[in-house]
Amino acid sequence: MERVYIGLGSNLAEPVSQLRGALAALGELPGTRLAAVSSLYTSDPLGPPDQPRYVNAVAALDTELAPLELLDALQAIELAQGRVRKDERWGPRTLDLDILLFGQHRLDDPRLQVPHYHMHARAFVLYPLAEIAEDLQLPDGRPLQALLAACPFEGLERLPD
Ligand SMILES: CC1(C)Nc2nc(N)[nH]c(=O)c2N=C1O
Repeated sequence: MERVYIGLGSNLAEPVSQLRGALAALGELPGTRLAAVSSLYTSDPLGPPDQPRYVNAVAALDTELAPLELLDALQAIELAQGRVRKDERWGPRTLDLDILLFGQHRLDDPRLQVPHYHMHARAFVLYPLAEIAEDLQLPDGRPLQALLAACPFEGLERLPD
């Protein structure tokens, strides 16, 4: 079993429902247990500003799936919930499921880089992640708390449960 952290994001088609549906689907994956889920957070879009605010969360999974098997399963959930893969780069999306961390592994496959390349400076990833894994140390040895200290919370809003 590996402990995996998944970043969830949506800013189209009822984002809160998109994330709730995705969390239910994650819990149904073969050989996988949904171990923890952060609160939902809203934030302005990073990137092109002319799109709706995002809703983000982070989930912890314990899974027997191999990294690329998990990636395929996540992409199937995105498609099932209406994501159109031609999404413009950094444009709005119905559902994004990103593998942030896969145990302490570092992966550099054309389809999958882990740790997620952008996670280190994104408040909408770091704060929900810290909520469910406050003592986490990244594969490169950096404590999550050090990344948080360098990444202001500003603009992030925690939704009530
Ligand atoms: C377009 C881009 C970079 N901006 C985002 N901005 C926010 N706030 N949240 C996201 O999940 C998100 N995802 C993206 O892919």
